[in-house]
Formats: sequence, C-alpha cells, structure tokens
Amino acid sequence: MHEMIIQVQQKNGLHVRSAASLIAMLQNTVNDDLKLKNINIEYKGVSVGITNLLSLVSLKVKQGDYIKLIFEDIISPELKTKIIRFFTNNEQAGMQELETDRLLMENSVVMQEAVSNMPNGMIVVNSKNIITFVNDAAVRLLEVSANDLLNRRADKVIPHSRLQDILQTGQTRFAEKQMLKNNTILVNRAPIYLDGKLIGAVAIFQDISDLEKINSELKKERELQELLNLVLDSVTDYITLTDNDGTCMYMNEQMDKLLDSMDRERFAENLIGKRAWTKLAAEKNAFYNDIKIIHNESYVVKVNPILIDSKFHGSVVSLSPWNEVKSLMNKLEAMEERAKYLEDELSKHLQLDDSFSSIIGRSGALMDSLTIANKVSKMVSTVLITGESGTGKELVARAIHESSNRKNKPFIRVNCSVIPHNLIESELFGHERGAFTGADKTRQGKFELADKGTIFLDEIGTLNLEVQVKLLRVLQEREIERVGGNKTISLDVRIIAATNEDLSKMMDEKKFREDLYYRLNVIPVHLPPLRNRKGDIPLLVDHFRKYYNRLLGKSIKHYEQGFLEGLGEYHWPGNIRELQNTIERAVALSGDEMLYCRDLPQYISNRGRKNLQVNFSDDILTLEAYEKQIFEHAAHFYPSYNQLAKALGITHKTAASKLRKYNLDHILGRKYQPT
Ligand SMILES: Nc1ncnc2c1ncn2[C@@H]1O[C@H](COP(=O)(O)OP(=O)(O)OP(=O)(O)O)[C@@H](O)[C@H]1O
Repeated sequence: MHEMIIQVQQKNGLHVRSAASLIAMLQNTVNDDLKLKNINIEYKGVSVGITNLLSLVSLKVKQGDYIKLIFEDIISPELKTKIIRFFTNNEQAGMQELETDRLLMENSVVMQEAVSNMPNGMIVVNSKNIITFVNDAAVRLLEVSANDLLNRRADKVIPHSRLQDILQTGQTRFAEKQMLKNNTILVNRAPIYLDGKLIGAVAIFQDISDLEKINSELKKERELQELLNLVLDSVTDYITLTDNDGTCMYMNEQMDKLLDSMDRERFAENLIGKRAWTKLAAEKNAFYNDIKIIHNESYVVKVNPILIDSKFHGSVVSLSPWNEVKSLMNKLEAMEERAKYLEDELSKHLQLDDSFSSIIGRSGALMDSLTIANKVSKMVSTVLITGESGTGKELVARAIHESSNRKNKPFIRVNCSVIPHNLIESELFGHERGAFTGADKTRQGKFELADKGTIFLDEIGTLNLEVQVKLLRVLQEREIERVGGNKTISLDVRIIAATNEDLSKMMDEKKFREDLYYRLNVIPVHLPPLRNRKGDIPLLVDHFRKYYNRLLGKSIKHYEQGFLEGLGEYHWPGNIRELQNTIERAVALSGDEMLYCRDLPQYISNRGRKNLQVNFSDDILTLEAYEKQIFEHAAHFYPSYNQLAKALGITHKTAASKLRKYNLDHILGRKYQPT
C-alpha cells in the first residue's frame, strides 16, 4: 500500500463538477472498475472510495485542504501521477462556473445528507449491476461494510438484491416482501433512465420486522379475544367483568339475557351489595357471595378480583345455577366415595408380602384371594384352598407358610391322593414298632414332622372316611396318637388343606364328613381358573418365558404376531400348569429370539379356525336365518364379544349387536364355562 498527503489546489475544492470529472477521467483511463476500488481518499479521518461521487462530495474538501491518497500496490505509477496532478492543478474557473459549482455542491450535499440519513436502506447500481452507492441504513441492514459493497457486482455481494432483473426488464417492482437475515424487509426496485437510456437501478428497502411482529401479535390477540368470547358464551355460568368502579365492561350472553334490565353502571355493586363490593376492593380476595334469587331461580354468586401488579382493577362476578351446583356436589361426593373404595381395594392388593411375589397375576378375583391368604398367614387358623387343578394351590400354601412366623420351621406337603389307603393313617400320624406287618421300627408321621411348622394336605377330598375322623380329632385337639401306640402327642401344627373337588357335593353324597369340612373351611381361599382371568395370560407368559430362558439357556425376547392372541383364545382346562408346559415347549422348540405360533400345540393354534362349521340342511333358509345359525354356533366357543368378533372378522360392535338381535348373549363362551 502507498499513502501520500497532498494539498488540493482547485478553486472551490472537491466539488460536484470536479469530483465528476475526476471519476470520468479515471473511468476513461482504466478499463477495470474493480481496480479503481483500490484507491481511497482520506479527509479528517473519513476514508471514501475515489469513484463514489456522492461520498467524495460529502467530504466537503475545500481549496488548500490536505487530503491523503491511499493506493493499493496494483495501482500503476502513471495512474497515481494522473490523480495527483488532478488535485494539484489550480486552473482558475470563471465566475459563472464558480457559481454553478456552488449550486451543484449545495444541491448534492443536501441530497447526500437526506439519502444518508433516511431510515430506509438504499442501493444504487450502474448499468453493469456494479454498486455505485449504498447509504448508512443499507450498510446496517445488510450487515456488510460499505467498502465490501461499493464497486462490486450486486448479485455477487447481495445475492437477493434482484437488481439484475430490473436492469433486464426495465420494469419497476413495488412493495415486495423478502427475508433478509432474520428480518422481514419491504423492497421497492426501480430502473434509472437518462435520456431514455437505462443507466442503472435503485433498490430502497425498509425493515418491517417490528411491524410484522406487531401485526402477528395483534392477530393472536384478536384470535384470543374471539376464543375467550366463545368460551365465556359457551359456559353455562353467567359471567360479568367489571372495572374498578364495578361498571360492567363485558358480560356473556347468558348474563345479558338474565339481567338485561339491570343498570350497567355500578353493576357489580348492585348485584352483590355495597358492603361486599367495598370488602372486595379493600381486601382483594375472591369469595362466594350468598345465594341470590333472580326470576324465582337460585344462583350461587362467586366474586373474583382482577389484580394487575397487585392493584385492584375490577372484578369477575359469576352466577352458577344452584341446581347444577347441587347435582355436581352430589356427583363429586359419589366420586369421592368411589375413589376411596378403589384406593382401599388397591392398597389391599399392593400390600402383599414378598413371599407372594412369585404368584403372578393382577386380576381382581386372584388378588382378592391372595389378599385373604396374606392376611391369614400371620394367624394359626386352618385354611382351605379350593380351585381347579393347576391354579396354584400349592404355590399359595407355600406363600402362606413363608410369610408366617413359622417360615423357619418345616413345610410338609402330603398328597393324600397318591398314598395307598392302608398306609395313609401311618403316613399322617406315624406308627409304633410292630404296629402292623412290616413296621419293624417306630416312625414319625407327617404331622409330627410338621410340628411348629405347617402341614399342607393336598387333595384332601381323596381321604377315606376313617382317616377323616382321625383328622377331625387332630384339628379339634391338636394332638395325635401313632398307629399301634397309646400315647397322645401334642402338636403345634398349622394346617392348610387343598382340593380341586366340590366338597359340598361330596358332603351331600356322604363322601366327606360335614364336621371335618367346617373345621377345615375356617378360612376359604378360592383360586379362579385361568379362563376366568385371561388378562393375566400375558403376565404369566412373560414370567415363564424368562424362567425357561434361564433354565434352557435361551434368549427369547419376542412373540410372533398372533402368539399371545392364540393363547388368549384357548380355554386352559389345565390352567397355569398347562400354560407353563406350553411355554416350556415353545421356548425349547424356538431356534431364535421369537416364540412362534407353529410351536403351540395344534389344538391351541387352530382353535379359532377349525370350530366354525355350520351344518346346512337341504332346505334353503333366509340369509338372516343362516346368520343366526352362524352366531349360534360360533358364540359357544368364545367367552367375549371381542374374541368372537375377531374369529368372525367383524367389529366388536357388530358381534354384540347381532348376539343381542338373536338373543344369544347367554351362550357366549358356554363351552368353556366352569361346570
Ligand atoms: N399365579 C401363578 N404364577 C406363577 N406360577 C404359577 C401360578 N399359579 C400356578 N403356577 C405354577 O403352575 C404350576 C401348578 O401350580 P400348583 O401345583 O400350585 O397348582 P395346584 O392348584 O396345586 O395344582 P394341583 O391341584 O394339580 O395340585 C406350578 O408350577 C406353579 O408354579
């Protein structure tokens, strides 16, 4: 870079005419406009490009002032000399020229000041789309320095300037909205003609982001207001808004109809009374006013203060019809009661001891039974567990023992059905040596072994009447006598019995002693069959999948689509034991991470399909009659509308309405109901 300070010799200094002739001289000498960009003039600390007429003039350099010429290295010595000579040439101008210069100067300074200070951005390009002028506002809005804009092609430095289009079409374009950085601007673009020839174009643009923001806020405000009006008009309450004098500013339609004749001035005061109004303004607390009777109807009056920055600005007064409030209160009370009931039920269920955690299932009937079992586990009372085979009776018996204070003592299980009749007595109560052939030494029975612990008498219904009598004695006296002995042995044994038989039917048939039944059935615990709690199937399947993964070293994570549904459709006569075996088999057969329908036994996976066969006779019936036959047949197999609908490929709603139409509700799932 090369700098040089020179004294300006021209009469009138660097005025418009001389600046213009300097630029004309430079443009005639140098073909490359961009080269000229590398020459600047500095005056009183302000540096401007040598080809920017308005900027040059705005320096207001007078004759005799010193200016600094700054040349980049690429400027040739000849050009430098020409420029220096231009400034140091002190050719005297004539009176008329001087006066012309003064007028031109005055005019251009005014124009320059006006354009520079206008709040809108302005960019001027010449016919080659080279930027020849930018004002301060444009520099600010574009966030690019004037130096980086001037003498550059507009489409290069301001890609969205679109002045090229104006130069091509010669057409003006007004008020186009455009995004600039994050601001919205409104741009006017116009061509500049001289003597009918297009010599450039100008763009004037204005930042309208604030306007846009205000506009969108106004729009939102208007929408909100409309929404609020809609809400206030659609509530059944009667609502009024007042100012701090109590004068009505707004009332919803309902209030307007109800109190149309009431004076709007001091409306709130008239409605709630002077004392209540004064209290509201002073204390600024919401309160319920008395019940008001208007046109023979009772209303509850609620008053809320409107506070802005803690200052009282008015009130919201609402009237609610007393009948509605009363019915709501009744509903609320009923709901509270129901919630409390559900809470109690839930807490019952949630409070099961840890020893019950191995029993999977959350269905209501099971949880009710487990809650009872859990509660009685702490007592010594005899428990009778009933339920079909495989419903978990032994599991529950063990859980009762584990959560009792006998848990560190023996739990002795006796399966009464597998012990031969002639041995059952000695098995239960023990025998003395020589009591019968083969009794070569004294042996303790299961009751003695269970002393201080629990004895679990499984399949109690299979005991013969003789043993039943002996058992009754143990239950009454808490003591036994060994077979062949005459010594009574006192015992402290907790008895849990279980059966899958119907003991009351056996009593009727005199196969089970009534007195024993009542001794056993002190605390009955019934375990529901799996088909009555199918909601537990997914939980159980998950549990067994994980269990057999561990046991068989598998890592099964998923179920094929239809797998769980297939299990849900089956009626599980063998209950959880059957389900457990089914899952063990599917886990064992699967070769990857999925349990497949094909690995289910056929009678489970094919159920839904194969049972739907209807026998048609030769007589042709109406379509409706056939339809009834189909529903009559299918409904037997499915315990719910949902499963029936799935099997028939119809909606739940259609299945329910057809069964109702043909009066077949009662046969739904009958095939698998407990007998
Ligand atoms: N709710 C359950 N959660 C997890 N496993 C269960 C559940 N119920 C039963 N089982 C399992 O099912 C199988 C059968 O259970 P259990 O032997 O307790 O049934 P049961 O009613 O005593 O049968 P049975 O009358 O034939 O003796 C067992 O392997 C048991 O672990």
